[in-house]
Amino acid sequence: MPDSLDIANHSEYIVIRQAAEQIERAHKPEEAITDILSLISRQMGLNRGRVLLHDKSDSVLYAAYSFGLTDLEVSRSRFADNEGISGKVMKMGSPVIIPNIDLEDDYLCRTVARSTLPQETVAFIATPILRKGKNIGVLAVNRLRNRSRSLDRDLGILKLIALFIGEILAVNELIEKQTQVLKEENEQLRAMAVSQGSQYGIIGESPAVMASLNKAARAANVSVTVLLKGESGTGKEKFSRMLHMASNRQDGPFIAINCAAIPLELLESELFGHEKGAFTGATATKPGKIEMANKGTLFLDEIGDLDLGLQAKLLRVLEERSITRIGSNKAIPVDVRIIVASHKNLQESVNQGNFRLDLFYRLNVFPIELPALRERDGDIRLLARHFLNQANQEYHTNVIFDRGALEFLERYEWPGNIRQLENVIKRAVLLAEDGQMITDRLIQRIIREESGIVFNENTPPPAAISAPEAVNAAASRVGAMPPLTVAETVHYAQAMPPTPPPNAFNADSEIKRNYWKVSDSEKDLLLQALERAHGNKSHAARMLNMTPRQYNYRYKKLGLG
Ligand SMILES: Nc1ncnc2c1ncn2[C@@H]1O[C@H](COP(=O)(O)OP(=O)(O)OP(=O)(O)O)[C@@H](O)[C@H]1O
Repeated sequence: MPDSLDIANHSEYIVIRQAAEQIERAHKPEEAITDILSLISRQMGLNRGRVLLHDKSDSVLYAAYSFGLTDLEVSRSRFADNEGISGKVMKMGSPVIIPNIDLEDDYLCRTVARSTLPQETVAFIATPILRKGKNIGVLAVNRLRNRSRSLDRDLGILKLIALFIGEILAVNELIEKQTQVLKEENEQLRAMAVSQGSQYGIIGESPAVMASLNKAARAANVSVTVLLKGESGTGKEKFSRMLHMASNRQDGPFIAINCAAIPLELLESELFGHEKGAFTGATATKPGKIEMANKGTLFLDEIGDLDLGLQAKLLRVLEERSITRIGSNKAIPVDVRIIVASHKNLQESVNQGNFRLDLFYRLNVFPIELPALRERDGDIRLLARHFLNQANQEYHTNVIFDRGALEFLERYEWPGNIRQLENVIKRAVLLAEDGQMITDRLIQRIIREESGIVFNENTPPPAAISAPEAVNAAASRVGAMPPLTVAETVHYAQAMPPTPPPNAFNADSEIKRNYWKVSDSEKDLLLQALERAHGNKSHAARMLNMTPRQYNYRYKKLGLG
């Protein structure tokens, strides 16, 4: 009868299509699977469907999902492997059709009492739920034996349904795993939030950081001069802002200036200001940064690079609490809290005659050591997740780390400290494969690619300088310029000549011109960022932690525009 066959096919088609649609609801397996079981009952008369899975002990099968069973029936539906038909299907991994349950000794009638079932001949079909060749459960149904469709045909459909259910269970397991990772992340973030520095954006719970935070907390509200010591990228500026924000000067200005970044001839005027006509080009009177920081905090980064003449002038400010603008005789009183930072050992600079002893004493009243990232046990994970969240928000992405990535991040030495970690993670978010997952391979690739320098014959071998030394030396030259990108950090780290040229500020461009060329990966990076920024270069620059000017410079230098 071709007609009835067509109708049968049509209902099968509906069942298969609607069951397949349920895979989309794998995040709600209860609803998805129950709907499928309800569907095969309504459309095909395959009743009392149940999905049996192993319980936690892995030894007992239980009805994890069912349709048309009472609670009591569900609770009775428990089988050891090899027990009853369901147990056998689980054990053997192959389907079973029982055409008449009344004639089958192995059919236990445990779940549904025989008296509850119809008087007519009742059949039972059970098929394994396979996943990657492994048997993870059993799909079982009852039906009346005498129906238009053969039992074999129903088994064929049930096998397909079991595949879908297997898929739903697998996807759900993956979702649960990821949710677990996110839960762990949240827990860590929560712990971080309660930690002391978090209110000022300082992430870290390692004993080393806690020690620095405790010291900073003690210094915050007394206007004592603080000396922050630490390698480049360890958070000296971040701590100085915290000291300001946690003090009663928080409503006053916070002015930061990097003594290594400004050419000597400009630095004096930057710090002390000038009167109109004080020198060529001084077309108007301009207050200096110290004056501008009145009632607030002045942060002098890389103080070790301050020239001896300016050291004397700074000492006077500290002693007399007043400044005199260039071209003026008038002392202007200032009420400024001074925080200084240096990656250099100032004591050594004093011994070498490069730093005034009296100024050193004035500045070294309350030193705080900021640990390098490699000394911050456990903090890398927290920081990495923090930067990942930041980047996800900034780029509107939803990228996560896999376990390997976090493990790699923790093992790596991070010569460029937190800044380098931050840059690597931001790049990783932009480059995440399939836009979702950061793997250890990707992190390694980014770090490796960033160091893809083409050396010329003048370049000293990389081993000649240790990376941290060179990074610090480079950072002291770059100073308050926008943060070094990873590429820059590594370029500098490997390409710095052993003896710094006399004019450090100009030496930067000299070094760039003579010692390194940009690698191809950087081209990709600029282009990828531009694509993500829909052609907006300023936005692309921000993504890469560059200024628009830097971005344009590199863009042109790489022959991209
Ligand atoms: N504990 C921290 N938690 C979160 N972010 C941090 C932390 N420490 C540093 N950072 C971030 O790392 C980057 C580098 O920090 P910062 O500029 O304060 O370092 P620095 O020691 O002043 O570096 P440099 O000496 O090279 O100027 C910044 O983006 C900063 O926000």
